[in-house]
Amino acid sequence: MGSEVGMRVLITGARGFVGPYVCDALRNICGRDCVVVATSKDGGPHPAFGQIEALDVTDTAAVHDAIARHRPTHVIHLAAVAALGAAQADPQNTWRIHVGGALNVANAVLDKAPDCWLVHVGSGLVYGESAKAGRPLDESTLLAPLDDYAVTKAAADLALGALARHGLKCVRMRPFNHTGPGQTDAFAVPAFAMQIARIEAGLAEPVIRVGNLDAKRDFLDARDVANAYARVVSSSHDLAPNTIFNVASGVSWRMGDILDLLLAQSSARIVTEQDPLRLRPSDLPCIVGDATRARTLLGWAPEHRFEDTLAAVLADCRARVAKA
Ligand SMILES: Nc1nc2c(ncn2[C@@H]2O[C@H](COP(=O)(O)OP(=O)(O)O[C@H]3O[C@H](CO)[C@@H](O)[C@H](O)[C@@H]3O)[C@@H](O)[C@H]2O)c(=O)[nH]1
Repeated sequence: MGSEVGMRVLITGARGFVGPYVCDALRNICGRDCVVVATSKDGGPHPAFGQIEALDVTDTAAVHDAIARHRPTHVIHLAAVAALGAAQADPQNTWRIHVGGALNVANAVLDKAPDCWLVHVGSGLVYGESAKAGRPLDESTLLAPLDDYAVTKAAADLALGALARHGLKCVRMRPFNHTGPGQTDAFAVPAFAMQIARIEAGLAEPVIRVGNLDAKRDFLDARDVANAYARVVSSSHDLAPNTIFNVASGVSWRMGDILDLLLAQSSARIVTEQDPLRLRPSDLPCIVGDATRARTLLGWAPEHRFEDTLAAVLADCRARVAKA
């Protein structure tokens, strides 16, 4: 895939789970000439990036200043409240970060670096209730988000779509579920794996507490999701501004089957127990994405077997428990 010369990619929210995967994907896909400017709310040293610059996306002046100073060719906007529970716990903060943050970045780009591409990382959850129709969700599916997380992600996505009509060169990504080593146990896969690791280490009774195991979700390895973002950066010159891309496998995994695959990798005898606190008021029964557009326009396809990803998450959780 041909890449643009002299790319400078500014990443917001780089300290989050996906940040280091995006860094690797940019190096692999866009080449060593691609300069990465990693930013996150608190900044500081980081194993993947060396140093991260402090940038709070809700601080309008700071965002304008960062875009003016770095004059990026691309921004990958990862900064978000990633876990649904945290988003739900403080909706006002979630609106401020998801919508206020995205608008700050978009307006700064329009003002200070109008040729810069803004890659917005939204969510496959923006389709919400439309998933009940039972068909794979493509980019033309009606947005019908159900909770504060998904509503604010949809609002930001739509706001940037409107700004594209005023010249913003944005690409709106809608990733479905993804996991990998480094994800916190606020998410289902590491929540299961971390409990197994703690039980194996004798740190917890042999009972694993879970939420809705009947939910079916479209899962990818975080590396495959990061590859899609990097491919957007490397091929932006061929893309129409305001293109929307789902990032999905097209395969839906029952959460209970994911748990069984993890448990099969452990010799510990573990009992499963439902924890009412882990159940959600609105949990869609089945979500499957259609990423035909990303496959066609970006030449993207998932490269990692999900079973291998699960094994890697469990190994990571075991290592984290051993280190603690
Ligand atoms: N977190 C969690 N979820 C559980 C558990 N047990 C079952 N689940 C179910 O497992 C499914 C996946 O939950 P999460 O891993 O927490 O992910 P998510 O809420 O679906 O959101 C993820 O995917 C979105 C895109 O589809 C992302 O936008 C979002 O940031 C996140 O990565 C949900 O149906 C949830 O109810 C548990 O113990 N913990």
